[in-house]
Amino acid sequence: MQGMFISSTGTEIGKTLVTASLVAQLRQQGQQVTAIKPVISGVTDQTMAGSDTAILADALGLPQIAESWDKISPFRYRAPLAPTMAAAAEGKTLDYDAFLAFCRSALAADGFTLVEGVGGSFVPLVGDKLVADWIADMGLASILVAGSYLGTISHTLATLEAMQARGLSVAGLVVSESLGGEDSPDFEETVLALAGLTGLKTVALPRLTKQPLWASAPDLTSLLV
Ligand SMILES: Nc1ncnc2c1ncn2[C@@H]1O[C@H](COP(=O)(O)OP(=O)(O)OP(=O)(O)O)[C@@H](O)[C@H]1O
Ligand SMILES: C[C@H](N)[C@H](N)CCCCCC(=O)O
Ligand SMILES: [Mg+2]
Repeated sequence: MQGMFISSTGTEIGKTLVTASLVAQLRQQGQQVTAIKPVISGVTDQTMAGSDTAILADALGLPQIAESWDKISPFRYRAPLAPTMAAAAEGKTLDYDAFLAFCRSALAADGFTLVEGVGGSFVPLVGDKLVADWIADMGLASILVAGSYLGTISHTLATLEAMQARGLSVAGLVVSESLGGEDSPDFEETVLALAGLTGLKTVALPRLTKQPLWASAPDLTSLLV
């Protein structure tokens, strides 16, 4: 059972791009790889195109059909909210035992399993269960994905400190270049500052433009060792 959790300092930062890029790079290295994003919000079966699930299916070379999406993201909610709120909007709650059983079965598969979180590391899943509790229950180390926007330094240090205070292992940091205006901080300077302040093995993921983005990312697999 080899796996890595992909978490972040918040939502829309770059977890899916990092996860899909790692899938592609591990496949290129001849490795067997599975990727799951077990819980996703903001989707319906009619709006899966372009969703995290669809992007991971694409990187895995799976067809865009419900069978593939169920393998990657069996717990899906319509409202683009934290799972607690998105599930409640449908009169549901996430069945955490079933959720964990699904994740563990994916981890038991041969090869390397990448698990994408939802939003940042302290998003509530059900009741008082947070993504951080999920990571602990999975017994996985994490790659932390941070943005490069003004404010990311505090968000990253706070997320890292809170994860480590819970005994969660953070194997590395990816700084994914955020969209920004002319007053955005310098990307390279931000990467250097975050690497120095966190002490983590750090990879810079510059702003990519060529689709599919996950096919043109720099090597991220150095963070898996
Ligand atoms: N370095 C980058 N280059 C180009 N686009 C990027 C980069 N980083 C993030 N993006 C884009 O920003 C958007 C958000 O990224 P992504 O979907 O990976 O975030 P996320 O952390 O997975 O969000 P969520 O919490 O919803 O799962 C996507 O459209 C993604 O392609
Ligand atoms: C819909 C969005 N893209 C994510 N899937 C859910 C993010 C929940 C964030 C909750 C929060 O931290 O306030
Ligand atoms: Mg995502």
